[in-house]
Amino acid sequence: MFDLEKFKGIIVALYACYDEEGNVDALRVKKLARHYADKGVKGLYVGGSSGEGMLQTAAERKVVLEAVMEEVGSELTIIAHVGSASTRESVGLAKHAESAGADAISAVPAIYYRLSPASVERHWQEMIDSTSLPFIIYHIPQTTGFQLQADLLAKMAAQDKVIGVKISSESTYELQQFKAIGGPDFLVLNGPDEQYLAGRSIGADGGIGGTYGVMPELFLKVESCYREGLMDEARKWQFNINEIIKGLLSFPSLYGACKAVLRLQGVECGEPRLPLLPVSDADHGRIVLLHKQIHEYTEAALASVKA
Ligand SMILES: CC(=O)N[C@@H]([C@@H](O)[C@H](O)[C@H](O)CO)[C@@H](O)CC(=O)C(=O)O
Repeated sequence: MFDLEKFKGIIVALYACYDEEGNVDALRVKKLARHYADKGVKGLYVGGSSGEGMLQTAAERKVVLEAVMEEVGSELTIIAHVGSASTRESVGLAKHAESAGADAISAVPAIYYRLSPASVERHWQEMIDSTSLPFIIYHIPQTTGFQLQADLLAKMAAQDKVIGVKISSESTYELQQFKAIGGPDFLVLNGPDEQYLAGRSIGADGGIGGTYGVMPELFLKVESCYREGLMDEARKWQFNINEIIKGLLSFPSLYGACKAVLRLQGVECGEPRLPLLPVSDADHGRIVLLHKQIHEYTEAALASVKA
């Protein structure tokens, strides 16, 4: 029913872009989206965790998606994360995503209230029924508190429109089990970037990640090595990636650190929205070092393609 191939590969979870006053900046969104299109990634995941969708109003989220669609909608696979605290708002965002031309919608379980599986099912179902787009479940229990169980996943996966799950929990066993439940025609997309290769090796069809955004070439390199069966080589690049991620995670906010690195790479996204913290002046030197390290690994990855 749907072309699943276009969801397989490296999909960057797009960072939020703000101006100096902290307002959503559509021009910066476009420049960031263009930056990734030019790097050759498969697609963008818009308005998720890295996209700070939960910190933005519905109107702002629509502006972001429209900017992305305008700039790269005809070149990349665009997945719109439409989850929010209420089903009503999520359905409104889902309908907007369809009218904007997104390739798929995706959503976390509703946040804040501790919800029963029946409630989460209804929440997702309302979104699924509101458009003709395919739907990708976003499983991220460490932030939502909702642990997706096998029976609900099986029920959801049985629907044609539910094409996959983005799994950000850190268990590759769970990833493999989800794939087994969904079957070969059900996408499982790796969430923990530190485990991209492990996820691929155990059944993931690709990945959606936030840290891809500061080093897309390295993830593209792991992916191409994996596809060519060069596992030692793939592992080497994944280990380099993990050194960078360890550095990024040592800052008070991962997204603040990623945006500070991107700034040094020549792409301005502004600061993350509070309560997510920007990088302090005292920490700037560590960002410079990380940027240098990413640059060196990226140059090496690009050189090894040419060699
Ligand atoms: C918990 C979390 O934020 N996970 C991230 C990863 O990209 C994560 O930042 C990375 O693996 C570093 O830990 C993604 O799975 C989330 C994501 O893709 C998103 O921005 O929606």
